[in-house]
Amino acid sequence: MTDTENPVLDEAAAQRRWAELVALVEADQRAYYEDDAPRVSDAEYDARMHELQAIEAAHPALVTPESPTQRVGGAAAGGFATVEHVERMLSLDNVFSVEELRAWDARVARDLGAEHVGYLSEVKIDGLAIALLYEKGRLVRAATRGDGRTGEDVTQNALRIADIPRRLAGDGHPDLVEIRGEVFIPVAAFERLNDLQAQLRERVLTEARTRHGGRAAAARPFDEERARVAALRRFPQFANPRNAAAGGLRQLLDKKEGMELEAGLARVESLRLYVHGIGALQWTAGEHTELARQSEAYEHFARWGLPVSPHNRVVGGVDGVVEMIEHFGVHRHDIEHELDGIVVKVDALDDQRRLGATSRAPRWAIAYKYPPEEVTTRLLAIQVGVGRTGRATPYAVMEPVLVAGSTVRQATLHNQDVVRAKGVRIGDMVVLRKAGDVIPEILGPVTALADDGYPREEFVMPERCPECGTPLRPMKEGDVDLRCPNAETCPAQVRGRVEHIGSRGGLDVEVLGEVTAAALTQPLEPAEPPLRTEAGLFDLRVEQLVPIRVVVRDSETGLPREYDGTGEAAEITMPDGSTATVKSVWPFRKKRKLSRAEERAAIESGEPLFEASTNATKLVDELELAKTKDLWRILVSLNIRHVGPVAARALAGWFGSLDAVRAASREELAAVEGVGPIIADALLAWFDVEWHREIVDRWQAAGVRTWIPEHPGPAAMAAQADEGPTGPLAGLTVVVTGSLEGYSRDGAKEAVIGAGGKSAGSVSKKTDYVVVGENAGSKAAKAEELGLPILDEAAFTRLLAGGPAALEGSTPDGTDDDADGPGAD
Ligand SMILES: NC(=O)c1ccc[n+]([C@@H]2O[C@H](COP(=O)([O-])OP(=O)(O)OC[C@H]3O[C@@H](n4cnc5c(N)ncnc54)[C@H](O)[C@@H]3O)[C@@H](O)[C@H]2O)c1
Ligand SMILES: [Zn+2]
Repeated sequence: MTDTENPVLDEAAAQRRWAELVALVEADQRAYYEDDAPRVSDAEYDARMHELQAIEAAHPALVTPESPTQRVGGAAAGGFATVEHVERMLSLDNVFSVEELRAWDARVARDLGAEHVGYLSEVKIDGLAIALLYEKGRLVRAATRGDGRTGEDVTQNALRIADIPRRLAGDGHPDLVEIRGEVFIPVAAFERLNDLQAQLRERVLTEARTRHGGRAAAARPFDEERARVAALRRFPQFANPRNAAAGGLRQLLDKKEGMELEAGLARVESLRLYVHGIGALQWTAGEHTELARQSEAYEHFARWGLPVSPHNRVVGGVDGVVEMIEHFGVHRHDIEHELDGIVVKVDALDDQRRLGATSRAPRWAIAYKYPPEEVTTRLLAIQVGVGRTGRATPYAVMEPVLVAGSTVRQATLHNQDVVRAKGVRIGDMVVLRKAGDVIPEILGPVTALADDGYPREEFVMPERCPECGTPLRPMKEGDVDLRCPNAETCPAQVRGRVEHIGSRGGLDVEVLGEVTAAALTQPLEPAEPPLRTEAGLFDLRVEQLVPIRVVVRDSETGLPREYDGTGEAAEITMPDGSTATVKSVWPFRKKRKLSRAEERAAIESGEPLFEASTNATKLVDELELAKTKDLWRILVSLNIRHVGPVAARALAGWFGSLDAVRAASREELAAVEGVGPIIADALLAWFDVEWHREIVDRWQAAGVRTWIPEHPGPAAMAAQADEGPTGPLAGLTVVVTGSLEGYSRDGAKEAVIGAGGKSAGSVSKKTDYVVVGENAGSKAAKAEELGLPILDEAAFTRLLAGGPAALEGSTPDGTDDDADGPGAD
C-alpha cells in the first residue's frame, strides 16, 4: 500500500525496521489514547501499522504477542480507577480500497461456505469507544476501551451524557449486558464548543485588563500579547471533534472550578452516543428468545432507549456495502458527525461466533477507511499577500503534502488574530485539513512535537504593505483585517483590479488573466508600466505591449514564483528586502520567422528580431470588443465595493446607463430591488473619489459604451414597475441546486432572472420551485422535507419557456427511480 513498505528486507534490516516502527507506533498510541493529543495524522499512523504488518507477513519470526499488530491499542491512563471488561473489547482491521474489501468478503464467504454473506453496514463514527454495563436494566458502569481488557472507569462523566440512560426503557432486560458504542461530538456542537473557548479567552482577557488597571502600581503598560497567549493556553481551540470528545469523556471534573469547570461541563454535555456492539450478555434462562442477528440486537437497544445510528443499513451482500461506501464518499460531510470509514459486520451472530477473532480484532468485521482529510506537515513560513481590495492576508507556506487527493503547499490564515488563535509558530509541525471542496485549512500545531529541535519563530504581522510600503491599518474601528490604504497605485491592488476586469463575471476577456494583469501593471521592462491604474486600459496599443517582460506571480498570493528553469531568470527584490532569482516571461512577443541570412541582416541593421505575439493582438482586439459588452459587465469592472454581477445587473436594468447611476440619489439607488442602502452608499462613496471618476471619463473617451441601447430610462422603469413584474416566471422564486447539463451555475440563475423570476440561493417555504441536478446535496433534501415542487432539467426548461402552465400534465416530482436514496432505509 505505502511506498515505504518493503517486504524484501534481509533478516537483520527487517528486525531493525520492525523495532523502529514498534517504538514509533507505541509512542503514537500513548499520545493518541492517553493524552488525546496525537503527534502524527491518522494517515501516517495507519501507514506505520501497515508497514509493520507487511514486515511481519514477510518475517513471521518477528511476530510476538507484544507487537502492536497483535494488541488493541490504548491503555488506562492516570486519574481514573481501572476496571476489567467482562468481555474483551477489540479493535477493527482495516482495508483501504474496494478491492481489498471484496477480497475480505470472498474469504468470509469461503470460511462460512456461503455464496453471499448478509452484512450490517455502518458508518464509522470518529469518536472513542465506550462500554456500558447494565445489570437488570440499571447502568452500573461506563468504561473506556483501554487496552481492551482493562479500561478507565468514566461512569461519573457518562452520567452527564443525555444519550446514556441510567435505566433502560421497557422491561424484560437481561441480568447483565455489556453494550458497546461510540461517544462523539457532532460537528455543529464542536463549532459551538470552540466558540465558547473563544468567549472564555475574551473573559480571561477582560478580567486581566481590569485587574491590571485596578492595581495602584500599574506602572508598566498592560502586556496584551502575553495575556492573549496565557488565555489561549487555558482555553485552547480544539483541533477536531474526535480529540475534543476523547478529552471530554476523560476529564476529572471534580478537580475543576470556575471557568475551567464551565468549559469542562459544556464539553461533556456536548457528547453524544451511538451504540454499535454487544459484549457479555446473560439472561435468566427461559425468559427471552435467543438473538439471531446483530441488527436484531440493535432493535432491542432502540427499544431500551439507547441511540442507534440512523445511517446503518442491512445489506444482502458486499455490493450493498460498496454502494454505501460510494454514497458516503460523496456525502461525507452531510451528516451530523465526522466519519472516517464504513464498518462492515457479518449480521448473523452464529456466523460471527464461527469466524471468531484474533487477539486484536474480530474476523467477522472490517473497517473500510476513506482517504485522509487531515495530514501533518511543516510550516515553513508565514507570508503576507495583498489582494484586490487591499486586505493584507497572512498565509502559510508549508512543505508540500498530499491531502484529499491534491498536493497542498499554501493555506490562508485570514488575519493576525487567526494566526494567534490557532497558536501556530513558523517551524511548527501543523495539522492540515482539506475536506471535500473546502479550501485547505491549518487546524493548529502538533503540540506533542513542539520541542522537536526545529527552529521556531513567532509570526509578527508587518506594519507596512509588502508591495508598496504604505502603513497598513484597519479601515474601520474594530476591524480585525488590516488593509493597505493606497488603493490607487498599490501594485497589488491595481493588479487585482485589472485581473478582475478580465474575469468571467467582469468583461470576460480571456487573455486578461493573472500574468497579463501583472505584465500591464508591473513589468520588469520597460520600467514604466503601460497601466498605472485601470484608467488607461482601453487605450492600450500593440506596440506598447511587445517590449514587456514580467515576473510570474502566484495567483493565490501575488508573490513572485521561484525560478523554475523554464522561463528567463530575473533578479528581483522580495517584500522582506532580500533578493531572489525568479522566473520571468515575455508574454506579448514572439520571434520573427527569418532565414539565417535575414536574421543576420536584421541584427546588422538593428531591426527587431521579435514581433507582437498572438496574445498581444488578441488582447487589444478583445478589449475593443469588450467596449460594447453589457452595461452590467462594465459596472462590475469598475471594482466598486459590493457591486458584483447580481447588483450590477439590477443597477444596469433599472438605470440603463452609467450616467444615470452616477446622477441618482442615495434614495433612488437604495430603492432598486437587489441594491439596498449598503450598496447605495458604496456607489456614492466610489463616485466621490476623483481618480475613480477619471477612470469612467477615460473609458468613455476611449469608446466604452456605458449605456444600454433603447433603454427607456429609470423614470419609465418606475412607471412600469407599478404594473408588476412580467415574464413567464413573474412573482416566482426558483432555487437551482446540483449541476445541470445545459446550464452553467450562473447561466441557470440568469435564465430565471431573464424570465422575470427570482433566483434564490437557499431553499425556504417561500421557494416556489426547486430544480435538482446531478450531485445535489442538502438543498434537495430540504426541498423534499418542505414538500416543495422538485423539477428536473427538462421540466426546468419547460418552466422557463412557458411558466407554471407548461408543467401541467407532467409529474412534478420527476420519476421515483431513486427511491432508495440515503434516508430510504
Ligand atoms: N494519530 C495517531 O497517532 C493515532 C494513534 C493511534 C490510533 N489512531 C487512529 O485510530 C485508529 C486505530 O485505532 P483503533 O484500534 O481504535 O481502531 P479503529 O478506530 O480503526 O477501529 C476500531 C474502533 O472503531 C470504533 N467504531 C466507530 N464506529 C464504529 C461502528 N459503527 N462499529 C464498530 N466500531 C466502530 C470503535 O470504537 C472501535 O474501537 C487508526 O487507524 C487511527 O485512525 C491514530
Ligand atoms: Zn500597498
